[in-house]
Amino acid sequence: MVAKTPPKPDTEASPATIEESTGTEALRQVRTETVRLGKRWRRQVLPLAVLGGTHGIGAASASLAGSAALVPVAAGWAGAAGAYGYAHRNASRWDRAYAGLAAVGSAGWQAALALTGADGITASLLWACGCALSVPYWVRHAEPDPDVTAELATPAPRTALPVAPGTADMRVRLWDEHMAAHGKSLPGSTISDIAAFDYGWKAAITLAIGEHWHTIMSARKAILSVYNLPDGRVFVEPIPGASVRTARITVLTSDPLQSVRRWQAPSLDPATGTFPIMTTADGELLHFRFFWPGGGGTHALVSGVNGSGKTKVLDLILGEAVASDRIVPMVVDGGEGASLPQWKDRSELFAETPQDARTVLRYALRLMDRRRPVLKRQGGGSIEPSPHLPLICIVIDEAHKLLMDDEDEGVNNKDIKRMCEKLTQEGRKFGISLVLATQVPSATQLGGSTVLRDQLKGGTVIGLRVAERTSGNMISSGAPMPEGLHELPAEFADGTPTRGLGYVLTSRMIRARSLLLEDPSSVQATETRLDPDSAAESVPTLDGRSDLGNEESTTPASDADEAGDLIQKALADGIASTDIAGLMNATGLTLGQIRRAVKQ
Ligand SMILES: Nc1ncnc2c1ncn2[C@@H]1O[C@H](COP(=O)(O)OP(=O)(O)OP(=O)(O)O)[C@@H](O)[C@H]1O
Repeated sequence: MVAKTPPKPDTEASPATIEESTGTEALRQVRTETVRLGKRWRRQVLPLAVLGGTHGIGAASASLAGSAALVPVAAGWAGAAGAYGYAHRNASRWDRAYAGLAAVGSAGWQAALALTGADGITASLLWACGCALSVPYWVRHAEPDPDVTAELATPAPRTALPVAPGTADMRVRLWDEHMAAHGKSLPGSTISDIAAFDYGWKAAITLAIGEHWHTIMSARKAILSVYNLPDGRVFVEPIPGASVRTARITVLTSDPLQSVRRWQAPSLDPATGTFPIMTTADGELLHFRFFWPGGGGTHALVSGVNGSGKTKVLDLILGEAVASDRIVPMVVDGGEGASLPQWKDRSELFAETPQDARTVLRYALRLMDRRRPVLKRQGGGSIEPSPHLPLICIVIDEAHKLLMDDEDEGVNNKDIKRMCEKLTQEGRKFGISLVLATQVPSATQLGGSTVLRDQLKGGTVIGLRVAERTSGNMISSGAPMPEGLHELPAEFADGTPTRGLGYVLTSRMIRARSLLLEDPSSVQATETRLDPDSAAESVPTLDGRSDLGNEESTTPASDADEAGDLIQKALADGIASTDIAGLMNATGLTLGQIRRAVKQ
């Protein structure tokens, strides 16, 4: 193997060349140092430069004869006037006065030197007076400019992202400087696709690698501050199907939800099973679902404090239901007939008391059984609501009163809870849906039933304003909420109440407000009959008795009869008479009811 020898340089540097290059290097260093010092001390040197210039102009003029002597002075005066003009535009009042004095002084000395010659007493006086006039300037600029040589040699990390060429949009500049810059809330992020709409604008945000769009949620307060907006005007949502590093922000420059939007006419779409119930802050409509085409009925929960507008939301649901040719509404008014009185004569059944509520729920359970053969005939699946086989929609206002026990009052509502659980678990495919209204969207208000909570979350969940932060809030989908329901304001900026304001549990986590159906009696009802199988079940009569319905203490004879019927059916379905738990599940009755019915 032959070892490679490094190639010799073509020419060896001679000592003379080395000396020459060392001298050039020294000169270069002196020049660099002079420039550096000049830059650093330029303010302090300025008065001396002005004095030197004045002296030079005077000397030049004195050395010329005739009219040529006027040329340097004229140029000098023009220079003095220009310097003053510059100072006038860029300086404060006192600095302007000072610059004016210096300009006039310089022009005067130029003329004096031109006339008397630029040496001797006149020149000495120029320098003496000039230095005296410069003292205040030197005092003021005693500090040299900071030495940034080192920083310039190694550039500091960028503090602001460059603005895209040709981007005149202030929103982009603000984002780049105050959100995306190094050390700000979302460093390295970009804003794009800005599009205006009537009440503000939307944009796409792309975060730096390693970030998730949830971090934009936590930066909402900073965004409000950067764009100088009041609270509640920025919403962040993921872009469906796009990377987790991207999100869409909606920025409201005015609040469209402040103005009431009225319900116009029934608009249930049989092809989708939905109708518009709320309008979002960016003008989109959010829908309530009665049923899934091909998937049976869906359940719903509407929650909000007193006065938040939840009964009005129920009015909308009932309005669409009575106007539809494929929905039969039944109402349980937990407000003892005072919450939804307009629907008394326009719904199939209207319960005002807990006892009547039980009767309605039991009737619904029996209808479920009546519809079993229908499903068998159609070969399984689920009932598709139609004018011949309508959806049975049971709306329960103030449901928490009927679902929660009250030990102090000796009220045991477990049977109601069990019947509701059964209806939500099994009613879907039989075309039976339950719409519950509570004050807080939590399992506690559903009688502690996690079954009800889980089943209702599969349908439409509407959360209006609540008074307190709640644990187990059902208005959450895994993504962070823009704000808690307890954080919703009670009033808009103009002082009007925010009734109907809230969120719908959908992929759109943005504030919305329910449409307002002012006069429920104005809704034109469509007569809808139950299917023949369901119609074979006798419709119970509701007597409106107002006892609190503690089932364990009182069970009227008619209820015992009904309980007996239910038990007979369960036994016929193959449940053993000794299987008490099975009987309770199948009938929705309490242990006491079963005992009493069996005794009778
Ligand atoms: N979307 C809305 N837009 C404008 N006003 C509304 C809206 N919803 C409700 N309101 C107004 O708020 C009032 C109270 O609404 P609603 O009766 O539905 O409240 P609530 O939550 O059911 O209270 P409560 O439980 O005390 O009955 C209504 O009379 C109506 O005037």
